[in-house]
Amino acid sequence: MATSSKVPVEHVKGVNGLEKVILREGRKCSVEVYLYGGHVTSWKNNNGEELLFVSSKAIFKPPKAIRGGIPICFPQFSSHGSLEQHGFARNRFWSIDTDPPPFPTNTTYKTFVDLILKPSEEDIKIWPHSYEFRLRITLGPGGDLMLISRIRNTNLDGKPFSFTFAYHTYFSVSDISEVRVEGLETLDYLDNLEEKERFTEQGDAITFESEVDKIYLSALNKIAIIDHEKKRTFVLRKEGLPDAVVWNPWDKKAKAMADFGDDEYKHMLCVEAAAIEKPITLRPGEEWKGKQELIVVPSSYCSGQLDPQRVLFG
Ligand SMILES: O=P(O)(O)OC[C@H]1O[C@@H](O)[C@H](O)[C@@H](O)[C@@H]1O
Repeated sequence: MATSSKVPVEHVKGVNGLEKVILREGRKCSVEVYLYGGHVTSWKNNNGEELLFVSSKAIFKPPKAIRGGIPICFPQFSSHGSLEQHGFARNRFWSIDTDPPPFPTNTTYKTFVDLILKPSEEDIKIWPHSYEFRLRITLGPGGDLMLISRIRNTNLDGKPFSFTFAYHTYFSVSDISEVRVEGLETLDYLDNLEEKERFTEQGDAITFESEVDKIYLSALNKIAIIDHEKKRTFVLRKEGLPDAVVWNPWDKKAKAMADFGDDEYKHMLCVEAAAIEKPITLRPGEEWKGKQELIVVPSSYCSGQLDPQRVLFG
């Protein structure tokens, strides 16, 4: 079984005594995961540099979701439904899954943690469905971060359920005005700032000079986030997640958020592998799988000589 050769993970207390798990690889690569939200709050490369953004004003206290890292949006993305914004998985306490069902294809990666979320009686009042949500968070030997979600309908009443989903990833960037996103050009998107109206993106890579809140539809499975100043590129690969959200609140919204610093919008960008336009429907006994893999490629690869074809299709 995949878990037999697993590297033991550290269990520690994080902010406000909340339980946290730490995965380590190589010299200084690490990933930190709060059981509150099943929430990745830190991903460091081999130089010990932080790759994810977490606000200095983040409130590590239920029911507020942690501002930054990788919140899990389930069973609803944003306000696309009647539940609370982004659903409730991000502000529930997850458990360590000690005996997860094996994956059909065994991975050789050994540093991972398995979490599980099942509905409480209170949750069933809000969303009347029974499910098992298993989340495996893996840190690869090269420092890549992989999240695999497996959601199973365990309803006993024969009823299917539908949900939308996102890995709400906050990337740490040097300066938002120096950032370019490739892989989303020419796609249709729903603009959350224009009442979800549908538009088509221009042919150029995406750059940032004001608030952005867009859902790109049927995006490629590879998106590059190029940070010119830091001379590094994040590559996001996704499976089972057709859409991609791009969000930066910019100055006015930043000021309106209690758990976000006024100038912090300059140092973050959310790019989120998601399933939004066409909700996922599961019948009892059915399982859905959605994967997001993040790698960071070195400076020489990205400064001006970046070949988008290679990054996106290589
Ligand atoms: O403040 P929240 O609930 O974490 O949401 C932050 C943002 O998350 C993004 O994914 C949404 O597209 C935005 O509309 C939203 O404002």
